[in-house]
Amino acid sequence: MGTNIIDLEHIDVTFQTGKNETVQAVKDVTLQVEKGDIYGVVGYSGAGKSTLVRTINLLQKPTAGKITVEGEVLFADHKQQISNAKLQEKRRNIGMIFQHFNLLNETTVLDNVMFALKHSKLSDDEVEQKSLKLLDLVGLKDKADAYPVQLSGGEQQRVAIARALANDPEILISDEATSALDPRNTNQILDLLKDLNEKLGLTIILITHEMDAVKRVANKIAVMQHGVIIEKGELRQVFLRPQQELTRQFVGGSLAAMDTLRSMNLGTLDDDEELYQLVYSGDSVAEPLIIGLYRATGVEASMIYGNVEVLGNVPIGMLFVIVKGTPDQREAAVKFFKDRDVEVTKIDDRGIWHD
Ligand SMILES: Nc1ncnc2c1ncn2[C@@H]1O[C@H](COP(=O)(O)OP(=O)(O)OP(=O)(O)O)[C@@H](O)[C@H]1O
Repeated sequence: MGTNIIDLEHIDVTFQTGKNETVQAVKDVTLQVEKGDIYGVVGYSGAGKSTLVRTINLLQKPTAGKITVEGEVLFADHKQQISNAKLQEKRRNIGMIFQHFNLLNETTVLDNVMFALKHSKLSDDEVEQKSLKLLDLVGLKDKADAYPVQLSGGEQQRVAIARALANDPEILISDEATSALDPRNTNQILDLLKDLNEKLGLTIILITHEMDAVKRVANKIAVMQHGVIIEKGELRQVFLRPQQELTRQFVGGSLAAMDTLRSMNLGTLDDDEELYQLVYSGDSVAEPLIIGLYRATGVEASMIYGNVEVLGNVPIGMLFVIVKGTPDQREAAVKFFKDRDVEVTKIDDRGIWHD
């Protein structure tokens, strides 16, 4: 377990919604977050994302399961395992930001941040200095005396981030924090989160229904549907080889690819044809790969879908090709691609990826 900063094991959350009615919002979810991760949790509204993530600091008590944060068991055997005072302390180590910034509108930006330090042992002067530093960190030093209503949505979210960081948390939970922002502000806030992740080593849980947000900053992703995590792992892996239909919907490029493949009626591949997904770093280019293959081996490959995705800052090319030839020729083609650092995955006629 070593480096896991958050360990959720077999978490269930059931709500009593009527006399004999319950809703199981989270079902048997197991999720490990490592220190320094930006873990994207995606899914449609009502999938259970917020409920799940609120169990991390026990704002939501699970019905069953075990929760360990920074090596300390917070919840197990259906009950809280630490004192309320200890839990209070833990919660300070887990900052949260939301879609609605929840700022105090009657007080200044600086006061909003200072408010989060009202229980700290720092002197008034130190509290003010620290708050100014936090505002500087989020790029709002010159707005300390402004009131929230005088700021744009993106700026208000920055104040909320400064406030969330006031107690030097190791973990930040972002629950749809960019959902109310326009695309430009969204990207700026995401970049700020990434920056804080790199500068402070902050571990971030990013709840969102926007795949673009996850693509931009996350290194891992979990996809939730009806209370269940249906797919999770390294972003690149999930992104390039989505196993579940819903995941394919979220990672648009792959959905387009699958639609193309279906429309080509894969069931009718000839006996001497095989379908491959090729994944390559952005600076190689699709066309020379195919032409190069033909020149070097005489084997023909037809390209049926191609796309370049940017994950983090890294462009990644994705290509679906049908290779036609004898088994030896197809093997030679795979070798040709692999020799050029291209990841090659065979796809069967059901659209299933095989390594
Ligand atoms: N306090 C509650 N009492 C009863 N049902 C609840 C409660 N909180 C959440 N639910 C239900 O649990 C399910 C999951 O809700 P949750 O808010 O976790 O989903 P979500 O994926 O975060 O969606 P959203 O982005 O819309 O918040 C929904 O069916 C919701 O109606």
